[in-house]
Order: sequence, then C-alpha cells, then structure tokens
Amino acid sequence: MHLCSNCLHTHTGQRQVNTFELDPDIQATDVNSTAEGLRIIWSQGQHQSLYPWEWLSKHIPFNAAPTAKHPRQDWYHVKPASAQNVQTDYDTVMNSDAGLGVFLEQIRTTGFSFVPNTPATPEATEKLLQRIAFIRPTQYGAFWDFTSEVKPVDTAYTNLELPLHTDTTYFNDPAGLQLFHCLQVATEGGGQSTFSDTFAAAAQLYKINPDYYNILSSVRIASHASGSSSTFGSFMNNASHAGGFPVFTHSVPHIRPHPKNLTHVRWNNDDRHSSTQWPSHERMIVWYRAAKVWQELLASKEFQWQAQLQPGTPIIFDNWRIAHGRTAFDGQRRICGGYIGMDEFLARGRMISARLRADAQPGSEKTSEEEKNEEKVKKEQEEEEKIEKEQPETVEPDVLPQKDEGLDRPIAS
Ligand SMILES: C[N+](C)(C)CCCC[C@H](N)C(=O)O
Ligand SMILES: O=C(O)CCC(=O)C(=O)O
Repeated sequence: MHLCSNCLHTHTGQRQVNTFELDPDIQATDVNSTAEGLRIIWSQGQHQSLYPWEWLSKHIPFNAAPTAKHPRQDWYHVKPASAQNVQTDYDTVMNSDAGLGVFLEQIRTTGFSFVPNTPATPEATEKLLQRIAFIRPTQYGAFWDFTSEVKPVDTAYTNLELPLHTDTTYFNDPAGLQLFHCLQVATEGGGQSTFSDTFAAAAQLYKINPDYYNILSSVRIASHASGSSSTFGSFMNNASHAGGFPVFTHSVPHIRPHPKNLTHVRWNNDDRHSSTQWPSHERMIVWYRAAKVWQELLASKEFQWQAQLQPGTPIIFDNWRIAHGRTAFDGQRRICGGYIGMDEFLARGRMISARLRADAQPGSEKTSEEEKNEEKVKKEQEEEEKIEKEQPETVEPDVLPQKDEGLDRPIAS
C-alpha cells in the first residue's frame, strides 16, 4: 500500500484508494531504489509510489514465517509467595511509560500482577485501571465497589464460596482484564481469593486425556448472566450466531485443537445455561465427564493457589486465561475493581512499546525545554483536576415528574 496522501488519509492512515477500481493486470513500469525507499511507477495512470525501506522490511509479501508467539510463563504448583512476587509498584505504573510498559508486559506474560502501595481507595483503584485504558462498562456498571447484598444479582454479591471461574463467559468478547482491590478483609474470617492458570491446566488435561481436551474444545456451551435478566434481558451467548462457545477457544479452529493454539478459556459452571444443544446423548455424557476432570484439575493443588487480598495491594489478571474464585466468608468484606477490554489492553501495550522504542532511538532525547513544557502541561492538568474536585457539586432542584409528562415511573413520595 503506497503511503501517499492519494492512497492513505493524511491524518488517519485509512485507505483512500478504491482497491476494486485498480486494473487487476496493473504492472510496475519503472522501479527505482532510492535512499528513502523503493520508488515505483505503475502502468495504471502512471501513478508514482514510494515504499520506505522500513515499511517494506515489515511487510514481506507471502512470508510464510508464522508470527512469533508472545512468551508466556505457565504456572504449576504455585507457591503463594512466588505469586505475590509478581508485582509492579503503583507509583511505577502511574508515573512513567516505562513502568506502565513493565506492568503490561508482566500481565501479558504471567497472566496477572499485584500492585503494592496502591492507595486503598476506590478513586486510586479507578485511576490505576484508567492508566491502562478506559474501563469496560457492563451490566454490573463500570467501576464497581461491592460487598455482600441482601438481594444479589449475582452470587459474587454474596458471602458464598465461588468456585474457580472466568467472568462474562456469555459475552462474544468476554472481559479481557479484571482487577480486584480488597478494601476490607472479611471481618469474621474467610474471603480468600483463589486463582488458577487455565492455560497450564489445559495443557495438562491434553496430556492426560486428549479426548477430553478435544470435546471441551468443540462442544459449544450456552451460558448466561444468571442474575441480571431484570437489567437488559438476560445476556446469553447462545442467542448469538455462535450458539455458545466451547470452554477452550483456539487461534486455528480448522485444525485439531492443541494447547499451543489455545487463546481463550471460558469457564463458569455456575453461569452455564441449560439450553446447550448437545450433539448427541453420548457426547453429552463424555462432555460432563471431561468437565468434571477439568474442574478437579483446575482446582487441584497443582494449579490452584490462594491469596488473601489486602487493602493497598490489588491484583489484576487476564480473564481469558486466569480463573479466579473465593472462599466463603463471614462478616463485612469490601471489594472494588473493574474490567478492561482485551483489545484495549493489547493496543495499549503495543502503543507503549512503540513509544519506548521511539524514545530509545538516538537523537530522540527530549530537550530540557520539551521536558519542562511537558512537566508544565502535566502540572496545569493536575491543577485543573484539583479545582474541578473542589467545585461544590451543582445540585439540580428536585423536580418531581409531573403526571402529564407521561413518565411511567412512580412519582417519588
Ligand atoms: C465482577 N463483578 C462483581 C462486577 C461481577 C461479577 C459477575 C460474575 C458473573 N457471574 C459473570 O461471570 O459475569
Ligand atoms: O469477591 C471476590 O473475591 C471475587 C468475586 C468474583 O469472583 C467475581 O466478581 O467474579
């Protein structure tokens, strides 16, 4: 794709040429190697193109070489202390691109990261999430802060034990990251968090019973947001064209499922819906046997580890890979957190890596003037935020809906 303004939009980089009006037999009538790149004159309209060498080096046509897989640390026999060491300090994350880059890379590689020295407030926790990307709102709200409730819309809002699971299995695009910050440890005991590396456990399942791995990779399971039907009508993934999703999703669905191609695990047996369309009675029986072995393996001491989340040290984890749960608890307990979309997480990581690479280029050092300016802008922004916070909230006068407004909500007493 030629990078000129006739072919690509100057600001957005989007294609401007109508691909389908190009002559299918178009030829290069003149090719010149220049310092800037490869200059070509095309047979159609004598259009001139310049392809910079750096661009060409990243766009080798018909290059069969598979894209390098991102390195991943799988977790077996996790000692809680070793898991706690997977951490990036709050200030490191918040105060520099390099620190944010380390944090994002840690989540990408290990599947999670603790963030010690986070102020134990919902505000600081929300800022931490927004440092990565905008928070992914769902039927549970955007940033949530919850305790156990009398009329819960989900068992998460109770004091019951929650078996290992991943969240939002019923979405076509389940939440990518999830953050939990415990602001109050259960006052009468319990409420420990459990975690398990489903990718490592799935590789083990494949070793011990490839048929069970295969059926969990092929049978599409219906799941739904059990408690939230009153909100929007129930979120249910078999309403989509897919008719539900298998437990294990792979990057190359047309070949026999294998853990090396595993990209996504959806596992939440409490939210699994009874409308699954089983291929046959026999396959249903095999699926249940496989699911039992899978849940036991995931919760075995080979894979499950436990941590008591403490105020000041939230954990963020890859919800496509790391299953989480909770032991039952008594008394009062408070957790806040939120979701980040997987696309936003990956895009932010790419952007930060590119920015750090650019900064590392010789001659990219910012002049002290530029640094002073950036510092000045940052201070002005902080000042503005401070002023905004100090403004008294404008309170709209209570205006009761009038009968003739046709509003169907009852008049507040
Ligand atoms: C995380 N937060 C407390 C907001 C909601 C939890 C909802 C969990 C639900 N079973 C699901 O998997 O979607
Ligand atoms: O309360 C907790 O620690 C976890 C709750 C949970 O698993 C969830 O919200 O999905």
